[in-house]
Amino acid sequence: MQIADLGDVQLHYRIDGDPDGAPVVFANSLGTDLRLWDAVLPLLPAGLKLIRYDKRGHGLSSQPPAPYSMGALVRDAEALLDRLEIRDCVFVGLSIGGMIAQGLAVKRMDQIRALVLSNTAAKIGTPEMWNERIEAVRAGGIEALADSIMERWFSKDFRATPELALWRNMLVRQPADGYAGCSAAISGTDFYTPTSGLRLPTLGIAGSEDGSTPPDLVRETVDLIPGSRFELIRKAGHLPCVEKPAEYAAVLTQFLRDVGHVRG
Ligand SMILES: O=C(O)CCC(=O)CC(=O)O
Repeated sequence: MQIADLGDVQLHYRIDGDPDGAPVVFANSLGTDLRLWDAVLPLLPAGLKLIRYDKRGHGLSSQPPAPYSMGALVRDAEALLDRLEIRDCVFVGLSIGGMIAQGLAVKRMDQIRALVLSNTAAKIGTPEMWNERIEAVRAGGIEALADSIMERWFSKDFRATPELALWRNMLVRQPADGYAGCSAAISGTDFYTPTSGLRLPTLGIAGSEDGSTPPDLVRETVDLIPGSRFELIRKAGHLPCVEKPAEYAAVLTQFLRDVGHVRG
């Protein structure tokens, strides 16, 4: 367990794999911590330096008062990568993590050589929808939203397994301020124009049963970037890295090979 003190925020991060390997950075979704990637990382090829972190207000990172801006979330990622002297990484961002990825790619091309936009979009939902969610969390805590969130996060089959309880626990144990703060950041974000200007290898990943960022929405964003490719993971919801880790690792590994991040 490691912590980076970035001034107004302390970020919990973890590095696995080869310390001298080609860097791959993972940014997770709203209401999850860095354990989101636990099942995928061991399935990736050797020779990679695998960096993941808890964004502000989530996991073991500090929790500045809400609301947060997307600019602050992008700055946090930028400062963490600078602190760790990461250049030319492949940045894998899921949902709000994918928004952070888009913002960082626009700002710091030296840090990112290729993007994976997983279950994300240039714009997610509407300000009205996010305001309702923020008010619901303020009134009743994350618990008030948890059952409907599980329906968007996971396919019907997965929701019938005992593992669902673990992910529900992860969600409801995130700080309410962190959840509301990041919801405000998503609400204020529309990356359509900046993302249209990106020119770097990009892979989009969607889940066929994603109730938060359906496949067409992910595809629309990924298609803004010329030459990008798109992979659909079947029988998975918003978190295919949890539901279908082997399929997720396979499409990610193929992309890492295609962009020359792993050999062989
Ligand atoms: O997962 C995210 O980072 C934001 C998208 C979302 O709304 C997830 C959910 O449906 O709860």
